[in-house]
Amino acid sequence: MAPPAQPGVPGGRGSKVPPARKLLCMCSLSLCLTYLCYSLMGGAGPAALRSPAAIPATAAPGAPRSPAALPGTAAPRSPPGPPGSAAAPTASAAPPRASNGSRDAGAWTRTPLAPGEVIAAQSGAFERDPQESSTTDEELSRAGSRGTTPDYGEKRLPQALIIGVKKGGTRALLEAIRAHPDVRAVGTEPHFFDRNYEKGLQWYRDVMPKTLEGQITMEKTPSYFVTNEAPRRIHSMAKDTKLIVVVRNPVTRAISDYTQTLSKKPEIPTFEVLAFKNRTLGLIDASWSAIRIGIYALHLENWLQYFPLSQILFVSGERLITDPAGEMAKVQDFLGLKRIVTEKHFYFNKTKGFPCLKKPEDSSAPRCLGKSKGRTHPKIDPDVIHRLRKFYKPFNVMFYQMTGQDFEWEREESEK
Ligand SMILES: Nc1ncnc2c1ncn2[C@@H]1O[C@H](COP(=O)(O)OS(=O)(=O)O)[C@@H](OP(=O)(O)O)[C@H]1O
Repeated sequence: MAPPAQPGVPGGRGSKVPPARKLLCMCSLSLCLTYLCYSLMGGAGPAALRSPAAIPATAAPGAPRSPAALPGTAAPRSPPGPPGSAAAPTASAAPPRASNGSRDAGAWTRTPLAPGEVIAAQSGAFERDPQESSTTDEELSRAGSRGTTPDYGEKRLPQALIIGVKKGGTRALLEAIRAHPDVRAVGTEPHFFDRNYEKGLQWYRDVMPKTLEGQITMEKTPSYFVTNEAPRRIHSMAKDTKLIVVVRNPVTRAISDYTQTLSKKPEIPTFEVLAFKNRTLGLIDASWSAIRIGIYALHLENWLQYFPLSQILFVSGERLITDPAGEMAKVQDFLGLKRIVTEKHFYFNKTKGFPCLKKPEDSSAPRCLGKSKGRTHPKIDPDVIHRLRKFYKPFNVMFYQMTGQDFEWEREESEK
């Protein structure tokens, strides 16, 4: 399955190299050089801050996209193993944990993490928000049969997934799409394609709610987006799986991520300390997962080797707050659903400071998200914010080129 030609999108069809692709290649090259300089100056070696080209790839021959068509991916790709056999960064590859299951502060803050390893880190003690990602087996078995899901129909594997990004607004999106009568979703995060893959597809199916013919089964696990093996695994489950990524300004996302960690581990160093490898030299520490997750172009490259761009919907986390109905219209169109979730479903809750779903007729329960969403962020040194924005800018530009969408994160900067 070849991806559709996309103007300015790497991987589009055509024998001649389009100008946009050339630009992208040049952009890639300059990013590689920047990376190299960072690595040399930081003295931490290339593993600590790798260029997109140096990130281990998982492309498979016969996968939808030609690796050569992707920016910064000149490196040869390793052939795929049988399903489930790819060399995956595992929990054992992650830095040692303290006996209570958490990393000691020094170890987790400075250890270079590959995307898959980030997941291993995220499953540690500092990621324990029941609503977000600390889904236990027990919770999952309950989740399959509870909630708004009527107990009829069949359990099916999901046809659509919200794959990221962490702190992008994934919960808000899932709850909004669940208001659609033709969607059934599991409330907790199954983490099948990262942590629970060994349990097998039957386990995954059992986690899902029952659906009737024609209803769409969904789940959200934001860590999939940064998991190296996830695209291949999802592709091998069903190559027509629809993928949704909620993206948010990577600087704000990083601060949100840090705020979540801080709420559980108040003793961690400040954001300003963690963000730099060397603050005097202005060297950003991209090995810190809070920063690394926001290099969207890097992670997307991995997905585009398995899925055409047309199968991935990018939702703006910012617009999900300012215009939830507008973003939901796009989501419903993408999923082939009638536009049933509209502005009538939302109201702006002043106390919460966010849009909330209007309560369903048969319930008195408020439908705003819990207090782990919309936490007050600590004040971050404006100079650090400025440096981070500069760091992300080339990656953001590349991401806009790859997706054909401008998320306007740079505009936010110039408006200040
Ligand atoms: N309607 C509504 N209500 C509350 N919060 C909303 C909403 N829409 C988007 N957001 C933003 O979602 C951010 C949390 O993102 P996620 O749900 O993806 O987080 S998580 O990865 O599941 O932990 C969360 O980030 P923080 O504000 O930093 O807490 C919110 O800004």
